[in-house]
Amino acid sequence: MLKVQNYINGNFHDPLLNKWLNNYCPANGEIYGSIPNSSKEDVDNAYIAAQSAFPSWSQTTLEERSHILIRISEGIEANLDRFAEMESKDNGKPLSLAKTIDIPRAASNFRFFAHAITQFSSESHQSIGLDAVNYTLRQPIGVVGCISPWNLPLYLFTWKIAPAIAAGNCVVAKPSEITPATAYLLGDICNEAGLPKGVLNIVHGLGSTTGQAIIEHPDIKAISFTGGTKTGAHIAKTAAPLFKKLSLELGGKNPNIIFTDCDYKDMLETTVKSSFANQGQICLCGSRIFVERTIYDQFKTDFINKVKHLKVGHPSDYKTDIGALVSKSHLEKVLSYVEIAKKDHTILCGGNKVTVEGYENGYYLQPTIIEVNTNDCQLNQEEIFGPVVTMMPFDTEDDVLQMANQVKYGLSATLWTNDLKRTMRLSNQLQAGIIWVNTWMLRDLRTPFGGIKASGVGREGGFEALRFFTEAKNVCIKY
Ligand SMILES: NC(=O)c1ccc[n+]([C@@H]2O[C@H](COP(=O)([O-])OP(=O)(O)OC[C@H]3O[C@@H](n4cnc5c(N)ncnc54)[C@H](O)[C@@H]3O)[C@@H](O)[C@H]2O)c1
Ligand SMILES: O=C/C=C/C=C(\O)C(=O)O
Repeated sequence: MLKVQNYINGNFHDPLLNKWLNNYCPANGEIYGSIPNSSKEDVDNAYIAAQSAFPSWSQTTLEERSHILIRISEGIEANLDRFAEMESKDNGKPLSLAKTIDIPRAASNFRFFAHAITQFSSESHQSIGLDAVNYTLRQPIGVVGCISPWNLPLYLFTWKIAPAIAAGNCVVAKPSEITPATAYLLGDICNEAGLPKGVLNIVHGLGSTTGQAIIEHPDIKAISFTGGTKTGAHIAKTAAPLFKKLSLELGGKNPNIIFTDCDYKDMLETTVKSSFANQGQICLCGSRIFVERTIYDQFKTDFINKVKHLKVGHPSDYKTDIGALVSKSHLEKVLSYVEIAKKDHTILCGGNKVTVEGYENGYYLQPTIIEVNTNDCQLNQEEIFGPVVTMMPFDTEDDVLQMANQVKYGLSATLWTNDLKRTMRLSNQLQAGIIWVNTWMLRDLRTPFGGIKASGVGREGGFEALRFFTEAKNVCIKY
């Protein structure tokens, strides 16, 4: 049994009120560990540790901070197998994915911000004719809160923590209560890397208890949150009267737009990934596929054919393409959309639970393709966040643009075409924070990352993240 503990002031602690949650393994449905359900008192202790560490950490040279972050990155890499096994067990994702994507990216997050902070600079303005010069300081905020979801656990947790501490802040962080294990392992790595006590504090627990205590804490002055749109709205409502700085990365219902003139083979292979990678549980998945009518039937046949060959299986089996969904309740939520499809649409492929031999109580679902005939339907308007995509044909660029934008979300969009002018037109007009053309999930960590509309507020990545985690202070000197 894995007993996860809070990491506060460089030490591991049980929750003060001794309240615990069960940790389930999605691959077999069994309880395999316990997680603190931390209270306000635990969050207060984490805050006190962070606040005490702040004066010294915020004055630590950039070179020293950078060295420590690189050592954390190396520590994650040195323990790649252990981290990957834990991530896969906790989340249900294929071990191969955890090993090649999640954990390497967590290490890259620390390495990237170790370098980025040494290149971060602020502005100065010469006020010509006024005999003055203005320069802008970029000061760390103090103690900040980082709250992350279950789908890419260590990947998204470190995507927040690394820039926060690189910029000189101290952190109170909460990973998802559904996938806490790799965040727990990170504590030891931070100690070994020489991160001073209290710079990073990790409290585990439910959103409604532990998370709520973080967002309500009067002295935690910024919250970086990734998760569902409903939770994001609640956080915004709570944080606004406390005047906290907020970064919200929320849900998506991203269009994948396929034109006849695309590189077909490349498009087909990538579309299988953008539909079903990580069991479709990536906020950037292209869950609404729009195909130009001239190649619709061909695409439908080829796509179904490829998807039928995906292997649903135990996450540790290297032949597995699709692992288990993260939890029983999430599987039930995804299945409720399949029920809607049975009544109102055509299921082209999948739609059933899968029994994996030896792991009969695991949360497995076939990759599912649903044909819809309107973009107005529930399946095209609500985020399903599972291995379920819809597809429908379109006739003109204007039609598809209208459908792509006719949704409350605006996170990403993927475009498959070789027509340059069309690419430019659509990239300008698509309502999304991220546009991929002839690719998907190609990430350069320097680029702004985030959504518009109900997909969030603010941007992560590169200097955007360092700007978020600092306050600009302008100094005007008359000479
Ligand atoms: N835009 C992005 O970059 C991005 C990335 C990954 C996931 N997501 C979204 O996340 C969702 C799936 O993740 P989830 O189910 O874990 O989301 P969630 O909103 O339920 O939970 C996310 C985190 O918020 C915490 N939380 C819940 N209630 C809280 C509260 N009242 N106060 C403070 N914290 C609270 C949870 O404990 C968890 O740590 C999907 O909607 C997905 O699209 C978005
Ligand atoms: O599920 C959401 C995926 C988010 C990805 C990133 O934040 C990233 O790649 O930086």
